[in-house]
Amino acid sequence: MAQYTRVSGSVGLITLQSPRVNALSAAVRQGIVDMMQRALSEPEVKSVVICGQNGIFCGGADIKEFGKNMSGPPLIPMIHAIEAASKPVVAAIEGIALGGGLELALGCHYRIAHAKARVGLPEVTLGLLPAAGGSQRLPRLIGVPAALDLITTGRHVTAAEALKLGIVDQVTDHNTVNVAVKFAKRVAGQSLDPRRISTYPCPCPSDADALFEKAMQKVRRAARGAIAPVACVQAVRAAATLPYNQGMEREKELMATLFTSGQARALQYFFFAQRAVGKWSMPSGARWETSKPRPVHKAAVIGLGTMGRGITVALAQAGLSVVAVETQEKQLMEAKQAISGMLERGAKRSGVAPALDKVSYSHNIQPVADVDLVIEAVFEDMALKKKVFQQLSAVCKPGTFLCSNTSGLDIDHLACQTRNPELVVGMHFFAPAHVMKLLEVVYGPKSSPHAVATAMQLGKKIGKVSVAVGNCRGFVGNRMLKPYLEQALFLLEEGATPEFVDQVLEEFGFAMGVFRVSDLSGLDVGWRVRMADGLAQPDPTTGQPVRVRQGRRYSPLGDLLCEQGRFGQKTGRGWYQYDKPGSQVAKPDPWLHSFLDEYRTRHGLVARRIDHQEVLERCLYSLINEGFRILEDGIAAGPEDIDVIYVFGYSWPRHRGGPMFYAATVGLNKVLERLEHYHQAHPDVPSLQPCRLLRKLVAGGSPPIHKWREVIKKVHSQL
Ligand SMILES: CCC[C@H](O)CC(=O)SCCNC(=O)CCNC(=O)[C@H](O)C(C)(C)COP(=O)([O-])OP(=O)([O-])OC[C@H]1O[C@@H](n2cnc3c(N)ncnc32)[C@H](O)[C@@H]1OP(=O)([O-])[O-]
Repeated sequence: MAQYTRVSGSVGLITLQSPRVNALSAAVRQGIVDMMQRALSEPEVKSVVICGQNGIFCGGADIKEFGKNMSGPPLIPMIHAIEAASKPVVAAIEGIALGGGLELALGCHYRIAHAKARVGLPEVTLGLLPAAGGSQRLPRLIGVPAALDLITTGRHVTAAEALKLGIVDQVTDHNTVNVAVKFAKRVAGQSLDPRRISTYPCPCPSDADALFEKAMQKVRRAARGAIAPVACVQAVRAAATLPYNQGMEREKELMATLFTSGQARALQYFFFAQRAVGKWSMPSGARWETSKPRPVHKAAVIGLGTMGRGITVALAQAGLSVVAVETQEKQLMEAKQAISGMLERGAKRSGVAPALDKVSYSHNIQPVADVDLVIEAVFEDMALKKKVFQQLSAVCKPGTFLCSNTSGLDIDHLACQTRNPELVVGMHFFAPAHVMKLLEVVYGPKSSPHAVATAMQLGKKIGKVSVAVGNCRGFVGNRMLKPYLEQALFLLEEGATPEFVDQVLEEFGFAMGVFRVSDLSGLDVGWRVRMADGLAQPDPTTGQPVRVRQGRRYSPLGDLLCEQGRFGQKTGRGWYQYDKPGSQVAKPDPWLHSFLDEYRTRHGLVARRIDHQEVLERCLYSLINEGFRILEDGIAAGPEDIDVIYVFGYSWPRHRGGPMFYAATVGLNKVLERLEHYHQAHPDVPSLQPCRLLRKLVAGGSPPIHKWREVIKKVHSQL
């Protein structure tokens, strides 16, 4: 809807009204069309201001309407009519002008923004392009290079940057609508010809071909296989090379292809999935609306290794006071230097003062006595963590939340060490913790809803996407990773090479294949865990068959590499070879190929030809099957939680929506059928055995993903 009022005698004020972000729904578009007609027909009205209610200009097209039958007036003619109006139209931008919202503003003759407003064309993040003239007007207004940057990344820019780029005409600290009304009065009667952006020539640099070629390479590298960024470059190219009307035709054609693509569906699903994870629930029935977070002003981090340092930086950058504790004096000094450096570099990037004074350092635990929340980030060792939790429980003031950054250990065991187990939750960060967006908030059977709400709220405050998950080995992300890694190793045993497996996964859209990632994160990490679990047996004379553990197929390949000191990039050798330790350029390693040949011969394995399909299906479907088990076990509340974890924490290609969405796209019956096929061929691999929930969903006719929660509820109620 849109409301019309006459203000200051001669200004028609049109206010968009559609909670929460004044998206351009059919009703809002109809309102704008009607109110513009009214403003233009009233002789007393000399100029028009468009604004949005509740301090938000407009969040763009209404994404909830996508895929439904189109109703109401279309956006493009509506914006053209505004641009062609005989009276000046001023956009008063408060809060945000995004996507269609900015396109609407670009159709206006003037734009006034509040200093705290942000503008942008984020359509690419939804698998689309700015198709209400944004791809044609923005390059005409700010030039090709800047428009390419904004349109292909979808990044939001501040009002200050928007002013510098020329997107807005004025920035104000005062009431934006009042300023816009005054401005509108002042420009009433002036010629509008120089203000119609569609009539501008597109300023294009002389080396346009090279510029577009470079932009194309950049977007292809940044999001492998994603089609929207490519279409965005093509649309801007049309702006630079074609007259406006033809450019608009090209924009329309490109949009038509994107709009019906699976990628746009996946990205729009993912947009709502990110919002859905904030509305968390626990099996106890506790929910986000009814569980109040407690304020956290002061926090502590225990253990200043890589993770502890990143967490300290993330907290301090969000304005919290942090007590950073490391018991080894030398490590403490090194950590202090590293944290200060990270804070300084971060501050330089964002043009603010570094939050150095937010962090105080200590080599003992006493100063944490008065903090509101502690995040333990010591070495991944249960005995050590238990000791830390006992100490924290004794030292901290009553009510302090005690959190562990464990990546998979049992939260309940830690809670049992404390006087108040209800205050204990997991906060599983991903490395580097000040950069990676994901946070798994892990609740144990005793964790209180307040503790979960507080950790979720803190996650939001420090800029993370937080997902509440139940307590089990590896939680959601690492638990699902296990069968994926396992399949990759089995494929090597059966004849594949690391290069081939990685190539298939990278073609699917992962930035790096499984073996390149292992080399990057260090093979020794998993090796130590397997040793602690009694899985990696360096001595094969223990009587246990080398390729069997606990009655299941096991591949010792990773352990054998570690025994040779091949820990990945840091040692210059792993699944690949590197020029020197620390180098990042992975090269195929002839040593590894002959090692694999010898290994197969030793174990009577005959290498066979493995194709793309098998690599993808075995790696991905075993991971997806574990995802269904996680849903069945109630560890994740819905498929959205898993998908958000995988996209933000494990670089699952976003344009494929996440593993559970991908399964729905492929077809659950196909996933089930292929898992059955592979399980028949490998009966000693339990992770290939299709789980109950998957069978149930297929038996129920493979309902769409938004209906899975109903089936999950039924499965739980039958247990
Ligand atoms: C021809 C067409 C061409 C055109 O170029 C295409 C487009 O414009 S494509 C569009 C280009 N625009 C974009 O890509 C902008 C997408 N939006 C955003 O990036 C953020 O929502 C925003 C920054 C605006 C606010 O962040 P925040 O303050 O953290 O708040 P929040 O995120 O929690 O959202 C609050 C509620 O609003 C909902 N909702 C939001 N936007 C839309 C929408 N467009 N539609 C419908 N609903 C929308 C959201 O789901 C949530 O609902 P609920 O039921 O309460 O969960």
